[in-house]
Amino acid sequence: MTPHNHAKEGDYAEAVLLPGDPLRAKWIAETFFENPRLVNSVRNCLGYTGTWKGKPISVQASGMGQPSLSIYVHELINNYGAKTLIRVGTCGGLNAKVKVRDVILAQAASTDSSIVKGRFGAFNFAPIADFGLLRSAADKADAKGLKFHAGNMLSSDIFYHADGFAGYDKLPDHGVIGVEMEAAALYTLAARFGVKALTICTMTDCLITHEEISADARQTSLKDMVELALDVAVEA
Ligand SMILES: O=P(O)(O)O[C@H]1O[C@H](CO)[C@@H](O)[C@H]1O
Ligand SMILES: O=c1cc[nH]c(=O)[nH]1
Repeated sequence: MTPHNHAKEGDYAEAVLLPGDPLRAKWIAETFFENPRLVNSVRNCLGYTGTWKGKPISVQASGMGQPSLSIYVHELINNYGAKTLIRVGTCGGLNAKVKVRDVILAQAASTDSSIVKGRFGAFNFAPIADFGLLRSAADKADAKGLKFHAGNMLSSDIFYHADGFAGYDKLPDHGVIGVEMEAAALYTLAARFGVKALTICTMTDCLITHEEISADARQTSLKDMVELALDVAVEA
């Protein structure tokens, strides 16, 4: 047990999905898992374990932002033996070719976060997805006929940029296609502890056109992404 998680040793599967939203964790467990059981509810940051297609799987909400995700992921790896961590998130769109409801596989994650930048001194560390998970997700998405984009994600500590789209500066011009708030810390922790990680996001609001999915409709529009992540996770 930890200050943030009252699950017991063995309560989590080695493969864990990581939505930001605790209610998304509940929805994933209740909608997709066979025999889901609640393993953590500290701070209402819900975690569940069950099976998917007969194989063990867990889901744990990460909360919003890199400090919050870092706590849950650090403990999942070091206290609960997690080996494969797949974030299933929402993101904003920074490139006109990415349409609302499209899936983004975050091949890499740029960041403004001192959590990542502060660790490497003179160096700019490049947080990247596990190649095996990325390849598996791309192959499975193709097989399902799911429209996806693989590329560079921004993990920002800032949701409301004072300068709006201009706040992303030169990143869109350098191929950064989406913005969320956790992938870079997830990839950095996975690298540090030698486990596998991938971030898959559904684009829910385009920062160029301002088209968006309403908060109510977001959950159901995430179904394809969640099924893809589950298929990748249990085969890893
Ligand atoms: O929908 P989730 O997974 O929470 O992800 C995105 O949504 C939150 C911001 O609204 C941030 O956590 C961001 O990364
Ligand atoms: O972090 C996020 C998530 C969704 N949409 C955004 O604009 N930013």
